[in-house]
Amino acid sequence: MCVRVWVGVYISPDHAQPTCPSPSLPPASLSCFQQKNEAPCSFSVRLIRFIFITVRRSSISSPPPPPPAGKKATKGDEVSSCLDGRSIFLVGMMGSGKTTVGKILSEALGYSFVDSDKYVEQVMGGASVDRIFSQCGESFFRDYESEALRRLSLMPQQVVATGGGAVIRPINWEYMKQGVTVYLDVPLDALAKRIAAVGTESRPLLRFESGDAYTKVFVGLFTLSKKRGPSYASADVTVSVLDLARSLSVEDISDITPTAIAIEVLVQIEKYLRGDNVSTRMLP
Ligand SMILES: Nc1ncnc2c1ncn2[C@@H]1O[C@H](COP(=O)(O)OP(=O)(O)O)[C@@H](O)[C@H]1O
Ligand SMILES: O=C(O)C1=C[C@@H](OP(=O)(O)O)[C@@H](O)[C@H](O)C1
Repeated sequence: MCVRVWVGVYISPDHAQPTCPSPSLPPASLSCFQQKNEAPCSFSVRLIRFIFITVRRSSISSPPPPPPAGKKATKGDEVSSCLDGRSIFLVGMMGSGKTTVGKILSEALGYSFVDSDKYVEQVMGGASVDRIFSQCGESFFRDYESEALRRLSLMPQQVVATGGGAVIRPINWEYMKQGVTVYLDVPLDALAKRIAAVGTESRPLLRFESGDAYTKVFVGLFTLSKKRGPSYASADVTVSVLDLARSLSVEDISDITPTAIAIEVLVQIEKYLRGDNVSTRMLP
């Protein structure tokens, strides 16, 4: 059964050309690889290895070790003990820094870091998000993104950088709310500058035919943000980079480093966990 379901979507890492399964294929077919005694196949071996490494890095159910005698506990240590193993799910628009800030956070907390896009790519045998979109379509990608989040929600002590569109499916919130959800709120202008600088290679929803790079990206982000704004607001914690800049008296938000944002995320998570939930969003 496992082999039959997956034969259509297995992609050799050399070619990574997805052959999309029929639309009637239930997305939950990914779970067939969790069955015991499945027939060996190269895909399942890769998937199991990936999950094994992720779980091992998570050092399940062991609380973070106390700092060595004489060493002061860091903010990361403090928040880690308040979290009691709960994972962090970072949400936000493309380019908001979920990956960059997420890696810093994971180190501070002693958590493992997982990028949900990379997880889907791994499950798809190495095909890029871009290729999955172009050959199988967005809804196919969304099904696998949901399955990835379901699985990741079962694992403790992770910082998960989600894809920007993960917030649009209500079921994904049920998965992400197993941990603490954090929205990185960054002005569209800054996002467009960042993405135009690195290109839209891995962001198929921002690729348009005409216009300069910045304008194309800005218009794409603007349209998406109109649809997604209310969904991002469902996060447990919001960290507004604009408000952080104001509170630090920094004029240009591009001067706010990923490390400064990661520290602010820790501060806001701690407030949230203590029931003193005030985001960095300030009154006008
Ligand atoms: N605070 C920041 N200041 C400047 N550039 C940033 C900042 N955070 C992220 N970037 C840059 O923006 C780009 C997108 O960041 P990334 O972490 O990949 O975003 P996401 O995972 O949310 O799509 C990267 O090139 C990254 O180096
Ligand atoms: O906003 C979106 O719909 C998407 C964001 C991307 O992730 P990043 O937010 O990490 O760029 C990736 O999941 C895909 O291109 C779709």
